[in-house]
Amino acid sequence: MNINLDTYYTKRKNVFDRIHNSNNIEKTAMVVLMACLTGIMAQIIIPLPWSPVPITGQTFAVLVSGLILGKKLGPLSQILYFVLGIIGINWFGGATGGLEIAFGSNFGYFIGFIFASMFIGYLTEKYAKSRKLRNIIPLMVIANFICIYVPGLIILAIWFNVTQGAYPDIISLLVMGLIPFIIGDIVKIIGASAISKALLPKTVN
Ligand SMILES: O=C(O)CCCC[C@@H]1SC[C@@H]2NC(=O)N[C@@H]21
Repeated sequence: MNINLDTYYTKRKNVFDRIHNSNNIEKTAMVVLMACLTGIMAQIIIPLPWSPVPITGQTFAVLVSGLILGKKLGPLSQILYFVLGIIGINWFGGATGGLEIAFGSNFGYFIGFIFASMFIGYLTEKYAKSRKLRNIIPLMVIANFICIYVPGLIILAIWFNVTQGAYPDIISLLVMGLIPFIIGDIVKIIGASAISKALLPKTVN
């Protein structure tokens, strides 16, 4: 089969431009779909007996939301995901939802989802070269391990203090909130980076 690369690059660019020049109804639909994708990925879950934070597929959708929807709609999809989870859709990790879960141990990760999507969205929208595999991987690593984990770990430590009466030591905190997730997060980063490599144009014109 003869694959015409030029046609592929042109189509890819057209789809990208179409997404970024969509009307309000299309934008709303894409934001809702991305919130749904995050909710679906949250059901891929491995609970950890020693931690309130499960391994989930969510971060893949979070990173992809920034890539595909950009710096405004990407984070908006994560805000929508969070708000709809509070008011009645049980689509947080393991089919949970409601105020208590949203503002519980994992609240900081939800905040981090918004930051991570904004970070990836801002850079990939502004700098076409950032979408190349060699650039997007380190950016995804920063989005994942800084944007998500800084608020995630801070709130987890505060939650621990409120529920257990003392702050956890740093090792316990990392064992609860970071270390078990590293391998899975790297797999999701590679998956999201592959989406950037395959689907996003690498030039402005
Ligand atoms: O309760 C929720 O829905 C949020 C769960 C947050 C899970 C965090 S996100 C970063 C890290 N990677 C994972 O696979 N799980 C944790």
